[in-house]
Formats: sequence, C-alpha cells, structure tokens
Amino acid sequence: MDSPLIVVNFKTYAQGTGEAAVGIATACRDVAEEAGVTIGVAPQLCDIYRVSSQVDVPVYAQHVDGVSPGSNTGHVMASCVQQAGAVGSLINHSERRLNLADIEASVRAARAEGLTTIVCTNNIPTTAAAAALDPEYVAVEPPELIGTGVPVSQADPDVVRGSVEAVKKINPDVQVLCGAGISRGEDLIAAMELGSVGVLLASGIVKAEDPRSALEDLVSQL
Ligand SMILES: O=C[C@H](O)COP(=O)(O)O
Repeated sequence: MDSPLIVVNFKTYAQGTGEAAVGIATACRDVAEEAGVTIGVAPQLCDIYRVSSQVDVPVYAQHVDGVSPGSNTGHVMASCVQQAGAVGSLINHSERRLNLADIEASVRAARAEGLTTIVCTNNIPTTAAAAALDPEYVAVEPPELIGTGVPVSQADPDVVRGSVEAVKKINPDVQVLCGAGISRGEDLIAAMELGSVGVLLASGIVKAEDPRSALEDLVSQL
C-alpha cells in the first residue's frame, strides 16, 4: 500500500484558530515524520502565514477564488495564499460551495501559482465533473456524514469506489481522496482499500481532546 496523503482541515474550529492552529500543525508535522507519511493542514486563511512560517508542514488554503490582481474586494487570490506559504488549496468544500464555472476558475488560478488543487465533491457525478477540470485531487465527502464520526468508508463505501472508477475513466491523472467521519487507523486503511490515495478529515483530529494521540491512532495501522 502506498503512503497516503492526509489533509487535516481546521475549518473554523476554535481549537484550530490562531496559536492553536500552530499547535495542531506541529502535532501533524511530528506524527508525519515519525510515521513517514505526508500530513498537510488547512488552517483558516488568516492563519496560513502564521502556520507556514512556524511549522515545516504542507499548508493548504481552505478556499481560493479565480480572481486576478485588481478590484475584487473580499476575494481570496491564489498568489496571495501562495506568498503566505500555502502549497495548495481546497476548492469547493461542502461548506464553501461554488458553481462549476467558479470551480474551474479557482482551479486555473491556483494552478497558475503552482498550488496543488484538491476539489471537494459530494457524490459520484460531481466527482466526475470535477475530474474533468484536471485538479491534482478530488476529495469526495457525502455532506450528511461530515462531522458525525461515522466514517464514509463504512457508511457509504460505494461513493468512494464509484468515484475512483469515474475518475479513472475521465481523467486517470487525478487522484481521489475521501473524507467525512474519518478518525481512526482502521478508517484510513478502509479508505485506501476502496481505492482512495488518502483522506481529508477535520473534527476527529481538531476537536479531539489530544490531537497528537488522535493522529497517532490515525496512522497506527499503516
Ligand atoms: O474537510 C473535512 C471534511 O469536511 C470532513 O470533516 P470531518 O472529518 O469532521 O467529518
């Protein structure tokens, strides 16, 4: 089994905001080093620079817009997150949905800055549409399982299998992550056995009483 990509999304959880974001990112870096895996973090936009300048960990933005320098008040420009230290971005997260044209523009803008793109999807048809936009990754996450602690790999394995199959047909260069309810080592293994190359997860780590031991559990069965 290849080494997985694990991305921990801090969302807007208080436990992952400001200095606390640095603490969880440090735990991610340490556990990644110990286990020989890649663990990226997606803090809030305002924390990208804080985290990337203090912790040697791959940092992803939670969102980026398809805008160029100019009059775009309130938008998030790819070159700005890149200069803040991000190596990639989530796009179209379930909690930050975009229409198809906007997703395409965001992927294009991120790619132009050399950012790795992870387009989130909610089912097999949206996974197929996202794959056609040629991101590096799609991350399929049934919204009803997000934050529940019920792992997608157990509750809806077909959406992962079906997404992997759809992507293979449409754009085999794209790799599939899955997410929603993932927190334990067995969830990660099950996700990979379904054909995904890693996981996007949040509450199981960020809201854990001890994020470091939650991370150790996550990678314990690799
Ligand atoms: O970005 C992460 C996903 O929305 C999954 O969240 P969760 O691990 O809390 O279910």
